[in-house]
This record gives sequence, structure tokens and C-alpha cells, in this order.
Amino acid sequence: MELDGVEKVFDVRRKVGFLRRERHQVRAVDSISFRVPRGEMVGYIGPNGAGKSTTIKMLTGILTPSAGRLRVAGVDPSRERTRLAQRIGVVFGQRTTLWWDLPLIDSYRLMHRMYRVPDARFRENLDRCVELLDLGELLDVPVRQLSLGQRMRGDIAAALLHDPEVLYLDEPTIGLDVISKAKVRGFLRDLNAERGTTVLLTTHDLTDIEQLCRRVMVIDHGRLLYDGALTGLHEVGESERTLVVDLEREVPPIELPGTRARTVRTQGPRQWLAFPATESAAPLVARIAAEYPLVDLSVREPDIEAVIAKMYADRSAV
Ligand SMILES: Nc1ncnc2c1ncn2[C@@H]1O[C@H](COP(=O)(O)OP(=O)(O)OP(=O)(O)O)[C@@H](O)[C@H]1O
Repeated sequence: MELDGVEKVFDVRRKVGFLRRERHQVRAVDSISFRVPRGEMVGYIGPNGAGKSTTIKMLTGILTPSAGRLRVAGVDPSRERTRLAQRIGVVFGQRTTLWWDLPLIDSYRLMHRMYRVPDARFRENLDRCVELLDLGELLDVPVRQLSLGQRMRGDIAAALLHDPEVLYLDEPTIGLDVISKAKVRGFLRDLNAERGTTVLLTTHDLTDIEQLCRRVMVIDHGRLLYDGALTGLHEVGESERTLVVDLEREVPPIELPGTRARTVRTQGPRQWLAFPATESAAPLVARIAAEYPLVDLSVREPDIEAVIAKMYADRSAV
């Protein structure tokens, strides 16, 4: 995937007054550039209305960019949409690509024909998906009778029957219970590792990102705010880690002058100290052990959701 200065501007008419309509423009994607090499699994996150779906629609060829250059598997998506369709798979968690009234297997048979997948390959891919996504019992069930988690697994299989090199996943775990989420994540991890499928993953569930992606891109108001390792977000977000300290007895809040650690909570003999996530806990632990009646201690990593919420808030304040 290669994007250079890609923009998408929508012309919108808004009703103002009884007869008057005002035209204005929405810049849904604003000069975005990134590259995703073959075989990488990347998270693409941002608040509602940030421009994620618009980006994915341009990457599939459904929408044409207003400006910039875009290539997927060497192809310009909007110019060669049909050719690209053979090489990409898309899962929109909120919508299904399956035929609602047909048994699951019939949707797959239709896709077999539509994508002109060679018989042997179709069989092999179907068998693999049925096994790994646990679809055996569901193949003869009409899609409308499937639970959300079952339907999602059915949709993921549908996106993979033609062996796509690139997979776009838009909220693939939305509304799923913990077990279904784990199943979907495990499957995607194996798919990426074994087949080298390139994956762009959009989600509001940051655990998806933590468990699947080493790289994450954060978008807001159509612009890329961050592109890098998930751990690097902590530096950008100035997040904090927490030392949870258990003492022999209740004492006044711990003070460690000369450090950036501060006590944020106390409860009997237990105290919580926040310190910058980018700093080492070791000197703080040594000081506490030397100066206080320490019994036990643990370090809590920063909550990635809090870091990202802060990033969005900082951006909105600009
Ligand atoms: N067809 C359209 N016509 C006009 N405006 C649009 C159109 N599609 C999207 N937009 C606007 O573009 C902006 C980006 O929308 P987009 O759907 O890409 O966001 P998103 O990041 O996918 O949000 P969500 O997390 O809610 O799905 C929004 O302000 C949206 O209202």
C-alpha cells in the first residue's frame, strides 16, 4: 500500500433557512502519506469521523481521491477496481457481504463463481477457513440466523476465499464476546504469519491493536497524527506508569524529592505512585525500599486508551 499526499474532499449541501442551501466542503482525508510493506499488519485508528472508512474506500477503489497518489499491490485502485478486487479482501464489521437469506455455503459458492477462483484452490481455502474459524456446523444455516460472532467469522472467511494479498478489516471484532474476539484475533495472527497477508485493521478496540499490530497509525480530522510502534505512543502521549506499593503499615503519602514520581492514591498500607512511562522504575524502587517499610511492589503499564484519548483531546484543542 502506498499513499502520497492523498486527499478526499466531499461537496456537501446544507439546508439553511426555507429555500436556501449552502454548499460547503468536508475534507475527510487531508494529505495523508504512508507505506505499508507486503506482509505487515498495521492498525489504523482514530475517533468517529476521523477519515478511516474514507481511506479504506479509496484503497478499495470505491472512492476516487480528490488529490494525491495511491497504489495497492502496484495498482491504482479507482482506475482498476475490478482487477484489484481479485487481490484484496474487505470485511466491514458493521455490514455483511453475505446473502442474508442463503445458507452460508451458498454465499461462498456464489463468491467462488464471482471471483473465478480455481476449484482446487477454493476447496482448499474453504476447508482451511471452516476448520480454523469453526464454521463446520454453520455452513447450512441461513446467514440471518447466525449470531453476530458467527456471522463475523463467516464474513472473514468470505473475504479470504480468493486468496487476497491484502486484507482491509473495518471493526472486525465489534460487538463480539471475549471468546469470539480471541478466536478472530488468533485466526488473523496465523493468517498474517503463515500466508504473509498484508492487513490494515481499523478498530475502536485497542486490545485488537495491542495483540495484533506492532505498528499503528492514528488519524484525526483527516490527518495522520502518529505512525509508528505502539509503544512509541506512550512517548508522544506523555503517559505515565504506576508503581503500586504495599507497605508494612499505613504511612503518610510517599515523597521522593528529586524525582518526577508523585503519590496519586493511598488506601491503608497501599499507595499508588505515578511516574513518566519513558523513565525507568528501578531508581524509584530502590529509594522506596531504602526509605520506607516496603513489603511488595508492582508496576502497572499505562493504559493505551488513556494515551490515545489524550492525543485526540490535545489535537482537538489545537
Ligand atoms: N459520502 C460522504 N459525503 C459527505 N461527507 C462524508 C461522506 N463520507 C464521509 N463523510 C465525512 O467525512 C468525514 C470522515 O468520515 P469517515 O466515515 O471516513 O470517518 P471514520 O473515521 O470512518 O469514522 P467512524 O469511526 O465513525 O466510522 C466525516 O466528517 C464524514 O461525515
